[in-house]
Amino acid sequence: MSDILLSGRGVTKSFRGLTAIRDVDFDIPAGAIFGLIGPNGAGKSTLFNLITGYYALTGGEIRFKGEDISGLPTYRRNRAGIARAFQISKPFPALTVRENVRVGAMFGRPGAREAEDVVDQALAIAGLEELADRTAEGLTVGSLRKLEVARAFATRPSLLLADEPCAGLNPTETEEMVGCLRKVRELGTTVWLVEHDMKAVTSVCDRIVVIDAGQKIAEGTPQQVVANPKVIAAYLGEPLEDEAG
Ligand SMILES: Nc1ncnc2c1ncn2[C@@H]1O[C@H](COP(=O)(O)OP(=O)(O)OP(=O)(O)O)[C@@H](O)[C@H]1O
Repeated sequence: MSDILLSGRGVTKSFRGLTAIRDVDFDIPAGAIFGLIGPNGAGKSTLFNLITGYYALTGGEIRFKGEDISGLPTYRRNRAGIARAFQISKPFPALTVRENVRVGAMFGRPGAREAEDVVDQALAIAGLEELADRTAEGLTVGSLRKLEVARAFATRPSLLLADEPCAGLNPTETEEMVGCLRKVRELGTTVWLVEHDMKAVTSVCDRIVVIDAGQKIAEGTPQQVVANPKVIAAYLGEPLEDEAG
């Protein structure tokens, strides 16, 4: 886990008068599952938007696989191996689950057969095989989340950025999602997730970055982070018992 896949130095983003991300450094090792937590408005989505290139940096630098990607457009970062699973999945409603995943798999991939293998793998890790031939229209929130991760995974990224994959899921679905993210990592994709469900994030992550008001206030193992007084004051509100175990 010592190879650094993604790093940021002095990452800064201002929107007119508001500095949403200020001078943030991070190093995400290849093979890790990292978390990104912080209160509402802390800048988590903005940081992910800077990594994917949806927003341009105001200052600092982002490197991926050793290369400075700060100036690259989103599609080039995508082709380099950065995928994002959004909180609100917007599948093609009239297409089946399999066809939606295939759209991800065909991205930049010349061979249809190779793409189909990836589709099968993505459906399996997300536990969507039984729903593969159903249209995406009318899927439950839990299944839509899985579809979003499967679609992103099917692009065969080196890094998957996941936006609140457990939001709105019941405990069983949350456990399934945690299992799905672990499988994504086992298959060689590094994961960085924003998540408010502390039980999920502490159970799945190797390390967690904490931001508040645009600044990094802590980073460490789940146990270190939940015991950190700054994190308790800014975000958790009270010490978590049993959550990091
Ligand atoms: N396009 C934009 N223009 C102006 N301000 C923005 C823009 N995007 C984000 N912001 C501001 O930047 C700050 C950080 O917002 P961001 O959405 O990144 O926080 P967050 O940590 O993802 O919050 P949440 O947990 O609620 O999703 C907020 O004050 C927000 O209003």
